[in-house]
Amino acid sequence: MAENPDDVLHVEGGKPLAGTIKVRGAKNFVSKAMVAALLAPGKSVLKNVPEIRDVHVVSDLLRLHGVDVDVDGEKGIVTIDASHVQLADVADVDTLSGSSRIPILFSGPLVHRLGEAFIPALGGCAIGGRPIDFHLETLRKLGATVDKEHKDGIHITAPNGLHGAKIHLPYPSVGATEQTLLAAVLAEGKTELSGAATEPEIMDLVCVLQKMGAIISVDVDRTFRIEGVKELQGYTHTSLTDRIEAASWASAALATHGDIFVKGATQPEMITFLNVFRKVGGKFEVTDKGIRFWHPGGDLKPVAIETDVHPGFMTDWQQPLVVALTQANGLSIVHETVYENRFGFTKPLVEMGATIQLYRECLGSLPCRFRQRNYKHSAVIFGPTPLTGRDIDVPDLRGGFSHLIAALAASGPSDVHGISLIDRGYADFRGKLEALGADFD
Ligand SMILES: CC(=O)N[C@H]1[C@@H](OP(=O)(O)OP(=O)(O)OC[C@H]2O[C@@H](n3ccc(=O)[nH]c3=O)[C@H](O)[C@@H]2O)O[C@H](CO)[C@@H](O)[C@@H]1O
Ligand SMILES: C=C(OP(=O)(O)O)C(=O)O
Repeated sequence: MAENPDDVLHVEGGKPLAGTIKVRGAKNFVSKAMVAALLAPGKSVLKNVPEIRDVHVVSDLLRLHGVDVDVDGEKGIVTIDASHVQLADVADVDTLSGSSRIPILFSGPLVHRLGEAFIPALGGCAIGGRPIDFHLETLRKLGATVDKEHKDGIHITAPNGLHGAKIHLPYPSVGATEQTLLAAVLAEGKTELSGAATEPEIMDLVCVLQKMGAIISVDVDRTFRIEGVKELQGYTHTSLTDRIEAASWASAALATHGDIFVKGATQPEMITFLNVFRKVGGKFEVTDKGIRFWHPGGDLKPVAIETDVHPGFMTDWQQPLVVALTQANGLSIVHETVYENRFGFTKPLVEMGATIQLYRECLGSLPCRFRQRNYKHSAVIFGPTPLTGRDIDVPDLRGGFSHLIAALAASGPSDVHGISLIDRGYADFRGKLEALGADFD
């Protein structure tokens, strides 16, 4: 098939990115808050919504289920009226769902509203196997019947309704934690969820659910306690800022010797990133309106980091930062402990001149789940190495943004193919690149 010319960005690298950009709400929260609206037969209003593809995918999925959704992209306001909900045509859902992992979170709300749900084909970034066993086990524990043999896909029903249960997650999965919260808030009785994830985006979802009438508490040991209520109402909520997008632009500032003020960026959700940014030699200044990130000149310093669940260093921060680490003076180590296959994006970086070696061993303070499982999940980066522009194919969302940063930092031209994948999580990145003085077309 012929390539769509809009899907290729021609970049002339070697120019520092400098200027101001605005980052809106978090991709990994907004989509879940939109699903939460399904739980109440009324109107919900979500503000600070970014214009990203995932928002449109979830809007369309809601519409397929008979829900009214109005997206005001300019103002960043999504209004959802879930007074009417119906079962969608599975084939229609399948054509949409393959680009996002959100459809699995429709399960609990649809079972509450309609008594049944189908889990369609799921998308999301190809950075590991991404199984859904915890999700299915959670739904089963809450009383759902999971039929994997149904002709239309995985069919979830709850002949006796959903009821509270004691659930323990073998790993603090973000999605499975959200699955449990969305299913347990209207289940009869109490649910205890231990071993849960507590990412800021999850806590903002808890805020939304609490506004809707849910009773949810969280203990210091990452245990959620949910007391089921009989009904919920719509909400009005302003999303927290996208800390992944903010960190991605911060890494772009470092890699290109630039100076970027990220309006809307907030410190509390970024403390771990900011510590690493400072150790690498980047400068930042937190203000009431956002955070300014810049390269102060001189050498960047190498670091050793391990990705982890919150409050650890986010896996989604890792890929853009690796590009900046190719410019640090010495050996940096990144131990990826969340996904088994998140270093595929380093191959094009090596072809551009970076020195990056991947290892199957756990190069970190503790062995992780991927120890002795044959996954190259540790990276050693030796720098500084000059990067030279080339043709690059975008592999996934963050990997794609990293390639874009590499092209901007490199000397000479690059053609970045498959660029529309980046629209999944980076709102108007072309407009932002323009505002930062990047040379591209
Ligand atoms: C839309 C969204 O919010 N995506 C984020 C979410 O993804 P997502 O919610 O898919 O990520 P999870 O936290 O669930 O996955 C973490 C790990 O748990 C494993 N796992 C997960 C579920 C399951 O049933 N079985 C299982 O083994 C996964 O394979 C992975 O190794 O959290 C990730 C970790 O912060 C982020 O990188 C993603 O950006
Ligand atoms: C992995 C990511 O997203 P998703 O879970 O939607 O694939 C991401 O945002 O980096």
